[in-house]
Amino acid sequence: MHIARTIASRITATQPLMSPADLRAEIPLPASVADRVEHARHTIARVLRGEEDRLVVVAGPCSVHDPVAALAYAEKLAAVAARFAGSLQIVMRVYVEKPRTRLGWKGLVSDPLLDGSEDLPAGLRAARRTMIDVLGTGLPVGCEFLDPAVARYLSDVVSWGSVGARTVQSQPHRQLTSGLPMPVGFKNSTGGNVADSIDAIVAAGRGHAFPGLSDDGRGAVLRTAGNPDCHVVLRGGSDGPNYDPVHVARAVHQLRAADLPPALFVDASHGNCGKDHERQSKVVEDLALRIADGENGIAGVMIESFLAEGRQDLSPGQNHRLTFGQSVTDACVGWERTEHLIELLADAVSTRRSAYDLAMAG
Ligand SMILES: O=C[C@H](O)[C@H](O)COP(=O)(O)O
Ligand SMILES: C=C(OP(=O)(O)O)C(=O)O
Repeated sequence: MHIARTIASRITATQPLMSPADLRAEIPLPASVADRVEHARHTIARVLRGEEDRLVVVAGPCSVHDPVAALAYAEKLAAVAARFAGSLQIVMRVYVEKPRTRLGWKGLVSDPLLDGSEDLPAGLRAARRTMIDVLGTGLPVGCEFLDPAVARYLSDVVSWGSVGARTVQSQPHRQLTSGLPMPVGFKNSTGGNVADSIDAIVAAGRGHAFPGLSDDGRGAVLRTAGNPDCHVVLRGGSDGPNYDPVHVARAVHQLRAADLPPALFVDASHGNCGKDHERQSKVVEDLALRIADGENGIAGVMIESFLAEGRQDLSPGQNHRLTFGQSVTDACVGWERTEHLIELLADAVSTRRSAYDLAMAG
């Protein structure tokens, strides 16, 4: 009697949820694409260690709200990825969980019908199916890991992960990352602090023991090995952008001082574009010039991009009127602009490679 009153007073309902193993059995990762997941993980890790001169490009919508539009985008991006495979390792952003500053739609996993019905089992199914469909186009998948429990349902299909600016200081996220099987980027915090990401990389690099979910969906102590493939993602902050050469050099110096590989990703969106999608182009153009010039440290670039540029508001009851392929969270660059920016980055890598080859030959 006392127990019921003191424990459950603010939990209004509980609902059964399939286990991670059940979801994997229901929506298995086809053997034909499992190699793709692994191969991209290795490539990204090699780029971060400086063992490959390609550049990683993580491109895609701020969030997936319509799996059909996400797949239409994936088909276009896969063609571009194949075209520039010699210079770029392209990964598609398939972001199915959204961290909110205050309130708002929390992503496909939380609310797949976009109407506040919060059908999480359907959301997990839709997210996993979408990721596997994207893999089927030839692209590896990247996402933000937000809820540690959700990661247990999806991480086997993901090649690159992110811990976001709002959770980089969170111990549960660092512990989660220590057991993830792919390279993970820690964003700088929303205030612009890069030291938080470096603390996170060090913490996630070690093994931990923490409470979590077993494969069969029961409470379990998870013991992890530590993740050696973590890195910083410079995304700008409330103190301004941080993609310029001085901020990059300072972050690389901080990495070296912590005995970490001197390589990071730059996010052209968020604090680096002041959430103005058009300014992402300026950021990428600037990065491309600097990469072509041989600037060290930049291993990857993130672009928030979708079929249609800009963004739109969700409006429950009116969602059938949404513009196809346009973001319902942060504004994105449109498809044509995306293709152009990716081409600039591929050219930059080729220029850098030719200059290096020439220097070696001379
Ligand atoms: O990447 C997306 C957003 O920047 C992030 O989810 C925060 O969004 P909000 O400030 O609109 O809640
Ligand atoms: C939420 C995101 O980024 P950040 O954590 O940098 O705000 C994102 O990349 O979708």
